[in-house]
Amino acid sequence: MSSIKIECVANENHKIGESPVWNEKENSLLYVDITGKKVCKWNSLTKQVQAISVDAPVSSVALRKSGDYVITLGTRFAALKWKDQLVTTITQVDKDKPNNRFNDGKVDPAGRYFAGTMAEEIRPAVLERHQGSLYALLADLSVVKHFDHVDISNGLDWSLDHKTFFYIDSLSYSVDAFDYDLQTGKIGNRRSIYKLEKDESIPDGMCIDTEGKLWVACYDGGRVIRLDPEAGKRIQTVKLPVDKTTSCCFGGKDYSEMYVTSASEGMDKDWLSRQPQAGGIFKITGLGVKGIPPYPFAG
Ligand SMILES: O=C(O)[C@H](O)[C@@H](O)[C@H](O)[C@H](O)CO
Ligand SMILES: [Zn+2]
Repeated sequence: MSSIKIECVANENHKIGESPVWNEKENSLLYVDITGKKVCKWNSLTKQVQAISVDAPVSSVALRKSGDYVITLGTRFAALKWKDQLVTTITQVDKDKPNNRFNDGKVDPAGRYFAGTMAEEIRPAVLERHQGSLYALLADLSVVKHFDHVDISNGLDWSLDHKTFFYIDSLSYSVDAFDYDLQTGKIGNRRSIYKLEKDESIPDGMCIDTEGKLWVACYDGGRVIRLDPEAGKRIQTVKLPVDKTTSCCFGGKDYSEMYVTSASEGMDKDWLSRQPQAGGIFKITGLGVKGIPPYPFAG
């Protein structure tokens, strides 16, 4: 029997921690603080966080085949050279929507960087509806738009056989699946595989494990839930000591640890004093299941 342990490894009180991604070569967890406008790196050996400040909300970070990182910054896809602290724009989307920004993003098994947009929030989960779209940045640095009418583009991942794309538009309170063609990067046949229950609140970031099950961070739900996408059922709940759990990924030795990001934005003084670790990064061990390495962007 495994016994689950949860530890706050970086009590940084981020505004909106998001997009955790394990960098095996550096024994580090990369993530962003969206409205804190920072890309962060937590070193698992030194336990220190390094941060690079950027000029706009930064909503996701991904590894790059050529080394370094790609990020979604405002409505831009951009390259980040960590050592030089240098950010260069690759391309921009939603040029006709000045109130939009990117939100969550992840690289597909063929190296395409998928990321979606949303209108800027007035407060958590309150925003102009249907303003977002889902995009993919291809290796040749061109951009494809997959669909629009998104409220809050969020968690995404691919099935282990690469034939299904999983996606969350938060305000639908649903985890959706699409058929996926890895050769072309095309998606189709959208359907809901799980509707969140009331106490699970809002579905946010998501990742897959080596058994093909999905882990979804529940914003305002203070938990990650494990879903069986075939059965359309929740099979496990892991509660965390903060309400605003935003995203999750596997990392550490053999990807046997889970890392969970969280937010503190939108919490009042009283709420914050009850949850002093809000905005921290959490490590969960003893889950008894592993994850898979992140795919690097091919461009
Ligand atoms: O973390 C994100 O993905 C968004 O940027 C957040 O703002 C929350 O998801 C949202 O507030 C909950 O609906
Ligand atoms: Zn999110």
